[in-house]
Amino acid sequence: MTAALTATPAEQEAMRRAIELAVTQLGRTSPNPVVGCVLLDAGGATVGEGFHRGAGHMHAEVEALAAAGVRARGATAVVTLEPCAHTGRTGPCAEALLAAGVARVVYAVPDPNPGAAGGAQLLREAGVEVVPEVLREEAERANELWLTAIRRERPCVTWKFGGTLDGRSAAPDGTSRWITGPQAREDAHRLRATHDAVLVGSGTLREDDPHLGLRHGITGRPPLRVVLDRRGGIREDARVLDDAAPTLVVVGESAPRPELPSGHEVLALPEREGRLDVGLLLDELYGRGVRSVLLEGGARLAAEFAAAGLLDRVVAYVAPVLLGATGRAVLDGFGAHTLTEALRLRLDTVDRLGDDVRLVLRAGAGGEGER
Ligand SMILES: Nc1nc(O)c(N)c(N[C@@H]2O[C@H](COP(=O)(O)O)[C@@H](O)[C@H]2O)n1
Repeated sequence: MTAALTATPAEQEAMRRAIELAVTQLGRTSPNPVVGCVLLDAGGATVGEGFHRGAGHMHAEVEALAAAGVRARGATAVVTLEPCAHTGRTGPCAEALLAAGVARVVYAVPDPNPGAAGGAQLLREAGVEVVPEVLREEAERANELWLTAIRRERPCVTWKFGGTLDGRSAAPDGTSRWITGPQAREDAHRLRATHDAVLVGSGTLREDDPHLGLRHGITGRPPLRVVLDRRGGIREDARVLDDAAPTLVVVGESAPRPELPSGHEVLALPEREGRLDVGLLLDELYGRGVRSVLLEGGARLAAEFAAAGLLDRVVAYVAPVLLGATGRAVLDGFGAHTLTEALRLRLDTVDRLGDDVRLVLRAGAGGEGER
């Protein structure tokens, strides 16, 4: 009995492949997760593979079943997320696996979406062997943005910055091009492509006139561009108002509503003590299907999310450069008075990119399944 609850080496290998398939779709599936599935026959050979391509498309299991055809009978399904039990935009995967005659199901992460969970139970009750939590940590990592969003019921927020070794993002005259090298800058574009929305504050909008689209030959679904423009002063010729992607311009309730070219939208939010409420903004974005937000500037915007306890991850590109105390701080407006008030992060990965170092860190209380 216990042996049936342990994945075989072939199933573990298949799970690695399923994770690989899932991550090819990062940034393309929201509001849905990335999911991969591999079907193995009794001898451990792959008879079908599938991955989820986005809301309204087949779930990974159904795509793998379609690829396997009659070879799915008696097979083992290896899937990165618990098969769903619900009828949403498509039918329940657990039922599809049963109908195809799958004998065993190995999955990595229980589905935290209460509306869709329950597939494992349904399969067990129908006599299918079910092996849960195989390579769960790796699969959690692949789906981290979506899992964090579903567990916290708001988009997962990542703060990305490039800075000097002494925590500066620009010299006092505003010059900042370039602190980090080309590899780090290209990597930051890849990071952007995996998020549903990119967000900048009014200072960055005014000073940098950012475009926030995908460059460096990086393809995919361009993220929604979100700019905080509390006073409604966005310029008509701002680069974010081109047609590369939609832009949401967020103004204060009492501000004039700017006229925008078609394809873009104004959202008015209440203000509190002269600031837009970033918690309300996240609720609004979640309601629109946004599951991940990348904070791209500036220092005060990041501080606001940090102070509100709304930072989930930090991706820091640190250059071997010193600007000293006159440089502009990467974080401005959030300050601990004593060490116990410091925001402590957990280091996840460290990678060298040319002469720079990329640090990926996690913040916030660990929820179920989080490392
Ligand atoms: N097991 C599984 N495989 C997939 O490929 C999936 N996309 C999901 N998604 C789960 O179902 C919900 C979305 O379903 P619909 O788009 O309504 O059909 C999603 O929230 C996950 O819980 N699961």
